[in-house]
Amino acid sequence: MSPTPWLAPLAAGPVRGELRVPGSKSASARSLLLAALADGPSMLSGVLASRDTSLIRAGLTTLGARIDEVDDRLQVTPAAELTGGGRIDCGLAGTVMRFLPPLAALAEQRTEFFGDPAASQRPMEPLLGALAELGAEVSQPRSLPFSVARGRFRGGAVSLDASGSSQFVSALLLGAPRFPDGIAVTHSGPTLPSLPHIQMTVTLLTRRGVAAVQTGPASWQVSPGPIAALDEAVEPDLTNAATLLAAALVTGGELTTHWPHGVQAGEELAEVLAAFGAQLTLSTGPDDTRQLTVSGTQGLRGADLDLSKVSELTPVAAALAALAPEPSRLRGVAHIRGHETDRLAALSTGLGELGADVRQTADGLEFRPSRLHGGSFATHADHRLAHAAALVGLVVDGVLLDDVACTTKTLPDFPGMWQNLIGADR
Ligand SMILES: O=C(O)C1=C[C@@H](OP(=O)(O)O)[C@@H](O)[C@H](O)C1
Ligand SMILES: C=C(OP(=O)(O)O)C(=O)O
Repeated sequence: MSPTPWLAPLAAGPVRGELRVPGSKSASARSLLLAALADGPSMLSGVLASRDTSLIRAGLTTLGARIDEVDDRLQVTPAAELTGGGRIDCGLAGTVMRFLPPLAALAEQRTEFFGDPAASQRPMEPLLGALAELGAEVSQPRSLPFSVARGRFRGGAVSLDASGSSQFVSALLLGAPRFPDGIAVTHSGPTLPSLPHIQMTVTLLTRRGVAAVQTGPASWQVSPGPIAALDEAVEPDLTNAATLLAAALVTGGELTTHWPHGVQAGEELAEVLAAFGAQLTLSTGPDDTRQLTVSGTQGLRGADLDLSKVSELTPVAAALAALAPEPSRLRGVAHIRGHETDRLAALSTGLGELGADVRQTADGLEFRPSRLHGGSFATHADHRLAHAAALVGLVVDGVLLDDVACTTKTLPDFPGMWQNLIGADR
């Protein structure tokens, strides 16, 4: 994918209106994977069409599932036995590089995994080490590229350090109903980020009739057994929704969107916007649908936040902190140094070059009020870095991103959505 420079549009005034966002990246990945392992075909609607979800679709097909587009839905037909035997492109997607290797450990043939250059920097060792300990043949456990074959793999009891990513735990739980011995996994490290994502995994497994339970503060168990075929609707992506809603806060406007009470950390995501000064109104409409309205008319303020449960939103929170007229502290997100890029370093440098007074801490960022100015912003191929720069660019003239194409990772047309949202003409 070639980089596409982009001058972030300046908002002509307060951003107002209603917005719709496509399906959740995380729920789409889980629904596709569980449907591909189920005991019959499933029809999925609302699946996100983006780079990460295209890659997981392709990966599941390599492993033996069949995925057909039927109008605007996807029919997923599982393979009776996973075949594997091909090469899986993980791009820069954590959900692909973590969720698919346990399925490769069930497949008939050895499967190779590769990805973007930056993907080799993302942590893999705890997961690959656990698969090897459970009997799978892993070419090398450190990072992409690697290959996985079944060997003597049956699942079972394992302990791993998931302080680098909750996805290590989710990955083992998602494949586990098909492991002959299921899984009992215990996290043994210092901190465990993104707990709501593990809860999402357990909820979506349970919805398909799997016995998945949390057995302790940091341990989970999934029994072997069938995964029920199920027609499912994927809910809208609330992390991306929160990013777009932040435009109302930055410009003193008001935006409303669908805010389902579902499998995502909706409350925690909304609280981040509230901490920075947004007024939130949740209302229930016809058919019990919930709408969230975010108003920025009271202005931005500084915030002191532990973002460990919603670390995906750190770049957006950092943009708000950089623009706020009071100091801010973002904590609990040391592990995002291993996200698409070292997000703490990239945010500190990138926002610093736009005039922010920002410094890195061991597990976050600290900001003091300063006056921002235009300039170049390096996205490091990271969609959420691009979101952060776009937010700053709403109110700071001349923010030039080196690349906006990276936003296709989780949104099919971020520049178009952004332009529509703010009604700007450049
Ligand atoms: O399971 C998932 O779908 C995700 C879990 C989280 O990963 P980390 O625990 O690595 O933060 C999150 O940040 C990522 O975007 C998606
Ligand atoms: C960390 C993220 O993605 P991934 O699923 O690739 O880990 C993210 O989307 O912010």
